[in-house]
Amino acid sequence: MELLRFTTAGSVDDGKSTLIGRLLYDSKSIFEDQIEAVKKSSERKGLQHVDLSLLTDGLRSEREQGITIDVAYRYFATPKRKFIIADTPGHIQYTRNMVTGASTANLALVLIDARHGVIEQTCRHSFIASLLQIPHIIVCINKMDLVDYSEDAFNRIVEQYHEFASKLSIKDIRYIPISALKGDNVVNESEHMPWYKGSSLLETLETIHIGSDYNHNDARFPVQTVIRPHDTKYHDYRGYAGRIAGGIFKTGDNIVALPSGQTSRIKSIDTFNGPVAEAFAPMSVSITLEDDIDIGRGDMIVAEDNEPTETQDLDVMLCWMRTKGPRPGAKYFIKHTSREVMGIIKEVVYKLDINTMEKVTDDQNIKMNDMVRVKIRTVQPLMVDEYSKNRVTGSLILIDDTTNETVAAGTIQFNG
Ligand SMILES: Nc1nc2c(ncn2[C@@H]2O[C@H](COP(=O)(O)OP(=O)(O)OP(=O)(O)O)[C@@H](O)[C@H]2O)c(=O)[nH]1
Repeated sequence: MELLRFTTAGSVDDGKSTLIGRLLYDSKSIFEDQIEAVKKSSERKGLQHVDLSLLTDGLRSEREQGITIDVAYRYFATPKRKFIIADTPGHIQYTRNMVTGASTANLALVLIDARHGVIEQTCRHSFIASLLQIPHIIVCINKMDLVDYSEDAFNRIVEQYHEFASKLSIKDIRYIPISALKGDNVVNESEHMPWYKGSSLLETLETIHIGSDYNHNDARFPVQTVIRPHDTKYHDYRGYAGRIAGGIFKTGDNIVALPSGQTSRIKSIDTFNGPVAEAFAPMSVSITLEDDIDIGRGDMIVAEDNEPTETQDLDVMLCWMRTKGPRPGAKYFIKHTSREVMGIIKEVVYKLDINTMEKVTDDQNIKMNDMVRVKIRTVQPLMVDEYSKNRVTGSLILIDDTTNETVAAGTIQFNG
């Protein structure tokens, strides 16, 4: 079954928690005892309705106990699809969280309060979604119950957003009028908005076409691990396991292993469910080759006639994720697919003002959540693609080698 990953974006009080609670509740993805607990707390608070945001917030604090993560991943499934929501509390600065899940997110849900329309935060989140090239955006115009389910109010916001978004590069934008609190158009179609002819949010999430979100042209297979079973029955087996980052691999294909440049041919492709004749992104597989060549973790198997760029000099759009900025001349671990190399930030080219979308060149001071264009030099070469071509082989993270913390995430750019 297909898996769709999405992030939620909205400013505090737009109704993110309520919406996620509603999605889980109406799609029957939560347990009876959790519903009971939420009903009881709502009663205790003297509320007339069941406060579904308590459900999300409760799950969130469960998740956060003992672990310091800003993103809680929530899973749910319907008969049509599986979903993973990267859910972040509204009060926490959003940029870095959105960046964290970006290379895998198919979709961003942008919430707008129907009473307020497009606000600065909406623009900022959408701009980041566009920078990260999240392929689909669903703009949920929430709290329609508070504007009398007015078609005019909805259309005004659609127009406002559309005008703003025309400056961005987002491939697919849809608009849905909802009330997360009352449940209109979240899972069930609304009785209050007969003028809206589109699908509910869940139906949209279930049917939106995500097959083309992945790169199917450039075969890229970063090797995560080498499988050599100890069982004597399989002693000849030497498989390279990992997740396909792009393109299609077929048995019999000619391949090159990078960085060594040795060539061979694919003998078999194994999956959890048995052998297959062909595999594509984002499948996890184990590949065996006709020849016994030396390949290890961090190497990349690619199609013979279509290689990525091998380089030690990278232009990167970085999102800084720590309170402290980079130390001058500091070395970082650069994790790119399954490969880790040391590298330094050579130059800050400009800072991107995410409110005005302007490039600021006279401010070299990098702070948390800043988007900065930098030049990086690595000690060993990396095999990269431009982020716009491949979101997996085109992205990297920087890790502080003393604390092991992720300090930044970046997208690789090829031109100016
Ligand atoms: N009338 C109305 N109120 C809503 C709707 N959705 C959310 N609310 C209310 O708006 C307030 C904020 O909702 P939350 O779900 O906590 O919103 P949030 O701040 O985005 O959530 P966080 O993710 O915790 O930041 C709560 O009082 C909700 O009951 C809606 O569709 N209609």
